[in-house]
Amino acid sequence: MIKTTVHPGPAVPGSTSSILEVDGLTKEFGGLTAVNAVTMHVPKRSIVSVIGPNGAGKTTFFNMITGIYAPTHGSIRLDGRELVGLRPDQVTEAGIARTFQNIRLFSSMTSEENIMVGRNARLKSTFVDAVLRTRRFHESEHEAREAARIMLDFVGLSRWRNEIATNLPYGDQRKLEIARALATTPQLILLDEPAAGMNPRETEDLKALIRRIRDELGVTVCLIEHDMRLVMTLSEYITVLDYGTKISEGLPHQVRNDPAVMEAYLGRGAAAGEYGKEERANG
Ligand SMILES: Nc1ncnc2c1ncn2[C@@H]1O[C@H](COP(=O)(O)OP(=O)(O)OP(=O)(O)O)[C@@H](O)[C@H]1O
Repeated sequence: MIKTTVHPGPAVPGSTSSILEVDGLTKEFGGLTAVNAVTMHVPKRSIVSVIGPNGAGKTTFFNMITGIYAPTHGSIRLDGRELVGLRPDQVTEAGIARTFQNIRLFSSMTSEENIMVGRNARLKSTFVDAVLRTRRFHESEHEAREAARIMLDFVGLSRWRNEIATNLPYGDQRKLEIARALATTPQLILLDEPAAGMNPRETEDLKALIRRIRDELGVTVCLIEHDMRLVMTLSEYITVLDYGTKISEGLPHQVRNDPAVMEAYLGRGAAAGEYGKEERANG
């Protein structure tokens, strides 16, 4: 039986207030409780991670925050504003952007066009403007193109601007997705397994990029990640889910040494291997 003791865990040093407050969040699918009364407060301008073995409920948790799934219970507040009940596009408009576990780029579009699509969430022109090619449409398009250029430059992909997105190297496609999410000018970005499939050099690049997103853009970052080395070296605060329940939270060294976390991982096949690697890497 997995122990479910949760220690409160200290706040991230220097943090004053939360950008995201999730309280008692629950999602039931028929008889299965995928996420069970999870509470998590994310300090402004922090980098935090949600980890847990396969099937722990991490993606379902992100799907509720971004309006894809309606929670069965609980509340989600961004800067004090309740988000439950909003559609995904309204959540984006409110200031939360995300990337997905599997790359979701438009394969017939260039890198720049993929980012412009992301930017659409912020555009003021309407469908009618687009059809009639009004001045407002041209201004919006110009603004979207400019935003795309800035974001491509920020993530280091300017050279791929006019290249079909799916022709980019794998690691760059992942960065392009992040650029597209950032083009919606979020306060908080949720990254679902951003390092999945990356080689060690691409993962190091990603780590540097995530730090710059927080340091230079002031955007709070919350990631789901299975790469324990990345999680432990990048996160300021970690929440651990298992079978939908929060089993631990705290600073990286606290979580790493929590017997409940070790038990959750070591009780599972593949994920236990990942956790073991990190343990060995840290002596
Ligand atoms: N739409 C759905 N309908 C029914 N069950 C679902 C649905 N989405 C997820 N689940 C179930 O909810 C549980 C949590 O799944 P979820 O994908 O959130 O886990 P996860 O922690 O993201 O896993 P992984 O690390 O493998 O991506 C699993 O048992 C899954 O089968």
